[in-house]
Amino acid sequence: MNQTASPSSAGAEPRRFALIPAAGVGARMGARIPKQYMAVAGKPMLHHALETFAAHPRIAHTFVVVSAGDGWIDELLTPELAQRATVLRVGGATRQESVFNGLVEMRAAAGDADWVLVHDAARPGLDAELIDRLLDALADDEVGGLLALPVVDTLKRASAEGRSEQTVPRAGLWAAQTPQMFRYALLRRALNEAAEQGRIGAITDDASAIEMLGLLPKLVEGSPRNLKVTLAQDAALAEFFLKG
Ligand SMILES: Nc1ccn([C@@H]2O[C@H](COP(=O)(O)OP(=O)(O)OP(=O)(O)O)[C@@H](O)[C@H]2O)c(=O)n1
Ligand SMILES: C[C@](O)(CO)[C@H](O)COP(=O)(O)O
Repeated sequence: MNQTASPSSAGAEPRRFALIPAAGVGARMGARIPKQYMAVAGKPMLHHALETFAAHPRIAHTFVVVSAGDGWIDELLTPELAQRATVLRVGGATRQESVFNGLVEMRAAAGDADWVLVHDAARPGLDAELIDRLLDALADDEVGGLLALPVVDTLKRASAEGRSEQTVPRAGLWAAQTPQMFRYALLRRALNEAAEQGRIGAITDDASAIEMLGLLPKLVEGSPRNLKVTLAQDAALAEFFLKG
């Protein structure tokens, strides 16, 4: 069993844990293997975020949620990474269910006041600068927040026939990225309440559950290099950014 951090003691500086949901199948990618294990810039996609968090001095430990039958993670987790990361084979039917299951499993390590940074394995372009930007912006924040980008394109609402039937005003619209960073107890409560209300399957990010509590997560400017690799063409763009 990998060494995991002990719960933070009362009054100590809250620690920060990364939680990487990596239990998807990558259906939209249409690859022969789950996209988080596809090679991007010479490494499996998941490896990039895992290495970034493992190397970051302000992240106490990283937990990776994979599906129970995942046959790839053991090869990816080198002895060095295994000192800084723990695999949780509790992936669920949706991203949020995987996140919730991961929160439950990491309970032994995380205290209620500790921070959890939830980050998609499908976003390999995250780097230390973006992590520091988020940590610094949320240092004294009561709620927490997320990396996001202001929308710069004009947005159209499509009709069933694929025609533009409405232009959605883009003022004030941001596109959410990850990490999404909240206190352990708050995030667990928010996802638990969403699950109890039968809404966890409808939400697509962690901040949505926090908003359901009537709280307002802070938006922190992310970066185009932190794109989510969803479709085949996204992998080439991610590779471009990673190769610099
Ligand atoms: N049941 C799920 C679904 C998704 N994820 C993770 O959540 C992140 C963002 O999800 P997405 O980009 O949608 O990945 P997939 O669900 O694999 O893609 P698709 O929807 O095309 O199948 C990914 O790192 C994915 O591995 C997860 O842990 N558990
Ligand atoms: C969490 C997220 O990356 C924020 O944009 C996004 O909602 C994930 O969506 P997906 O359909 O699970 O990839």
